[in-house]
Amino acid sequence: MNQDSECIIIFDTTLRDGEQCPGATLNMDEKLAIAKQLARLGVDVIEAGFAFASPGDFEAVNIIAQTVGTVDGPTICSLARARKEDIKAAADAIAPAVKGRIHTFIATSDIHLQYKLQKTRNEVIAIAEEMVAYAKTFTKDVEFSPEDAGRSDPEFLYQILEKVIEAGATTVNIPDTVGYTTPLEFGALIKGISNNVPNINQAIISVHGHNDLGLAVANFLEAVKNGARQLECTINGIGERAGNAALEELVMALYVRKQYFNPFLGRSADSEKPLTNVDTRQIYKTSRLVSNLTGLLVQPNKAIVGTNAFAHESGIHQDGVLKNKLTYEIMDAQSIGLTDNQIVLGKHSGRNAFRTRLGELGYELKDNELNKAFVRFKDVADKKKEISDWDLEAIVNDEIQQAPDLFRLNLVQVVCGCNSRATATITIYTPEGKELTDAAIGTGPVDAVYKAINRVVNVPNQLVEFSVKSVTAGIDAIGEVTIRLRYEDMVFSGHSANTDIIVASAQAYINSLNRLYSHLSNQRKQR
Ligand SMILES: CC(=O)SCCNC(=O)CCNC(=O)[C@H](O)C(C)(C)COP(=O)(O)OP(=O)(O)OC[C@H]1O[C@@H](n2cnc3c(N)ncnc32)[C@H](O)[C@@H]1OP(=O)(O)O
Ligand SMILES: CC(C)C(=O)C(=O)O
Repeated sequence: MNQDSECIIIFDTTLRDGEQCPGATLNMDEKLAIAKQLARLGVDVIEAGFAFASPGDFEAVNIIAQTVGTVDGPTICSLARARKEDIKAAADAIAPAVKGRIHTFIATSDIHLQYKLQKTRNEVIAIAEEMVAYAKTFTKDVEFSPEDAGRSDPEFLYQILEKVIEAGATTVNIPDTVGYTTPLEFGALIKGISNNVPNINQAIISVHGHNDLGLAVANFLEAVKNGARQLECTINGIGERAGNAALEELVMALYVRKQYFNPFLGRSADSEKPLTNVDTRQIYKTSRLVSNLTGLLVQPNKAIVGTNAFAHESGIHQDGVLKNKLTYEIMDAQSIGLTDNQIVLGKHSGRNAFRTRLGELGYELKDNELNKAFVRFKDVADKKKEISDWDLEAIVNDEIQQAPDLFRLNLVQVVCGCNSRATATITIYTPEGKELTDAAIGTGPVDAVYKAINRVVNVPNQLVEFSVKSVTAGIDAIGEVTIRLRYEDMVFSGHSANTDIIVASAQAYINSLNRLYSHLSNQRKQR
């Protein structure tokens, strides 16, 4: 075999098979950005496109070959049917790459021969041999795929593979084109090829597979155990129909279960040598780039790169992870380039996670305070899917650190609507017990109320967040207003709930101003 037989070659086909996914069309700049990131990720081969398919595809393969196919860069490959015009286009497109590969294919299953190609087995063998030899006139690196190998007669596969290797194919790729095989069948197919193709040691066995039954990655791992040394895959598993085997899943399976796979690659089980050249810390970034540029969203529960892949929401798991990550994590979030795992606070969370997050936000609560706040937290979590840090601050402030009652709202009244200027009148009792009334106009009723309050309270501040949401359902829902004010480098929050959102807005603002006012009074006393 002409490679380090103890290492797995990662062949990325995001830009070819991945782009065959409906709706995933990428422009030239986007393809180049992905190719550069794939090079940073450390894939060995980039299948940059199908040069004959269109002038745009030709140009993309060609520019990627020029830009990314450098001495230290990956091999740049173009797909080509077993036709001279396709192979010539592929050869021209990859020519600028230091390492260029032509990947030619022709189907071998009876159903494809009969209906699609309308050719006999002997005719297909002859075409394959001739086209591999033709490709070989352009580059020494030629890959051949018997399309739909998963449904092909293995005896026919042995024959055609022997012939194409004789003609110069350096990689023979076995595609489960329609995602039909099961892991043990696919493993047996690879083993059969290893044992029955006489000159197989002159080529690398590769696999390519689709996810029609969700088995592509499992099939590939079985293939590795039986002699496959190149895996064709895509970022986020995108590709034709249900997609291809996902690169991130394969690479991380080989990374996390290295000791399990080592012996199948002829290594001792405890060998520390990586099984692939991929820099796993680039995986998350690459996944985001591909998702953003193709517009294909990654499902939240997707292995490795889904937003929930390193998130824990339930109390028992959170408690375990906070005590030792290994209780519920088989890999570190940092190993794929995330900063850390995520403890998501929601209705299934427990006290340990709640206390820990509050601690991170700077709140040290006594046990009785924590219990009180925890009851309120569960109550809010029943109504909201996820609890943010600001919710937590509001809960603690409301339950534990009651806003000092300095300014008190007595009256708020607004006039607003179409063709009128929003006007607010407010009456407030000052900390000294004086009753003050003032009015202001604003861009809307809340703005007018806040301006009127500012005229009375006169504490400079910057409003950094105003949010209103309904806690209960229906037209008479309770509106919950949360605001945050900045004064110098400090933030003061205020929270209030009322069926009248203007009243809730005014009260939330007064609550936050009271916190700020109290802070300023304390500062004055300390001087
Ligand atoms: C399993 C895979 O993913 S294979 C890759 C699939 N990707 C693509 O098809 C994307 C790019 N394809 C294209 O742009 C176009 O299909 C082209 C430019 C390649 C060909 O377009 P057209 O000339 O209009 O042919 P069309 O797509 O309608 O039909 C395919 C032809 O190729 C033949 N063909 C299919 N596979 C092969 C092959 N591997 N080798 C030789 N001929 C083949 C078919 O029998 C058919 O021939 P026919 O026209 O004589 O009946
Ligand atoms: C061209 C081959 C490798 C392919 O994409 C498939 O069979 O799915």
